[in-house]
Amino acid sequence: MHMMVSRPEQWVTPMAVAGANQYTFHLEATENPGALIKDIWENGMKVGLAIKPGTTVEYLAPWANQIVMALVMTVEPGFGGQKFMEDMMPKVHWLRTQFPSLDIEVDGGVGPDSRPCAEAGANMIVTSQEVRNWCV
Ligand SMILES: O=C(CO)[C@@H](O)[C@H](O)COP(=O)(O)O
Repeated sequence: MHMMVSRPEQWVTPMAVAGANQYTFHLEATENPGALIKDIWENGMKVGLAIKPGTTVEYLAPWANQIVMALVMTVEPGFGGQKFMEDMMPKVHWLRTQFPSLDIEVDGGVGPDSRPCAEAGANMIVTSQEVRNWCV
């Protein structure tokens, strides 16, 4: 589950009860990432950590060994159909270099040519508008 929400702490138990096996939250949405990561693991879920375009990877790095996935937002959170921010790829590359075994996801504006994401080191993508475009 990618929890693009404020106060992500309040949804950990409900999501675990509902059967979620991974809980991804936004680093910017909590004042105590360490406690939240611990709580998610203790509720039987894996942990993903997302950062918005304005957040540097250095803020994520201290938590990288406690999570299974880093999510680099390539649009501002809010809605689909926005333009892919290719200037986020250095973050992906840096994370891949520093944490070779980490899943790295990019989310937002990813089109049919996802090579920049793969070349930077991402191994997971989220895309919606482009898929809808292919279906019509
Ligand atoms: O939720 C968000 C952004 O808020 C992302 O998941 C995007 O909605 C992905 O959609 P596209 O950018 O591929 O249309």
